Amino acid sequence: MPTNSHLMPHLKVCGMADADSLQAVAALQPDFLGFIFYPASKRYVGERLPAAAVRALPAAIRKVGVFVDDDAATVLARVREFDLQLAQLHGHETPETCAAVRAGGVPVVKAFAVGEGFDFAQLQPYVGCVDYFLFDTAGPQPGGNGTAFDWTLLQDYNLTVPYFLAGGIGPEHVAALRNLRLPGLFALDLNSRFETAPGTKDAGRLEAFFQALKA
Ligand SMILES: O=C(O)c1ccccc1N[C@@H]1O[C@H](COP(=O)(O)O)[C@@H](O)[C@H]1O
Repeated sequence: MPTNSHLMPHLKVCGMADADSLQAVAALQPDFLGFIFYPASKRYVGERLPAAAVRALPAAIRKVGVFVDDDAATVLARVREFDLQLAQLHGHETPETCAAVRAGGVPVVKAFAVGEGFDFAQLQPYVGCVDYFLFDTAGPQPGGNGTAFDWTLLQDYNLTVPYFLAGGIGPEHVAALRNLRLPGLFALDLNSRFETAPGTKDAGRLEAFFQALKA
């Protein structure tokens, strides 16, 4: 069982789709920035964000592409175009698809939608095919639903794969997150609760959150 659950988790800001707020958020030096390549998302990178703006980000910030049910070739093409360091697979991708992306040289974050009765046994076939899990809240959309799940469901997590905690994390969660001790927790994933509009992040709110977490 992972033992470093007392350390400050890494921070990922996801759903960047606006050039101005991208620069402001990058200045906060999060560990990861996420870009959504799912055309049905309100945060779809699409024409909003040129690849050059993403490629020009500081190397210390790892860039994550978020995909929903794309094949490995499509994912890898975007990875090359945008110079992404990780692929977050946020749909119903199989272990084989995850392994194919990984075989292309890209670490994989495999997302799962957590609801009541979540069956942790479904994670087992992915062990060895992914680098991280990501636990998001089940909802009507594949991601970005803006609601949190019951994090105590992760108290008995006992796999060796570290994970991102996602789903509706917002400013009101600072106290709970500061006291959170979850085995395997690697990073916090912030998205729709820190926006002024879909894809446009509120750098001020993020900065206050980062400072409060680290205080
Ligand atoms: O944000 C989206 O629109 C989105 C669409 C499709 C797949 C993933 C998406 N976002 C991911 O959803 C989680 C949780 O976001 P929220 O905090 O509930 O808004 C996060 O990992 C995003 O990467």
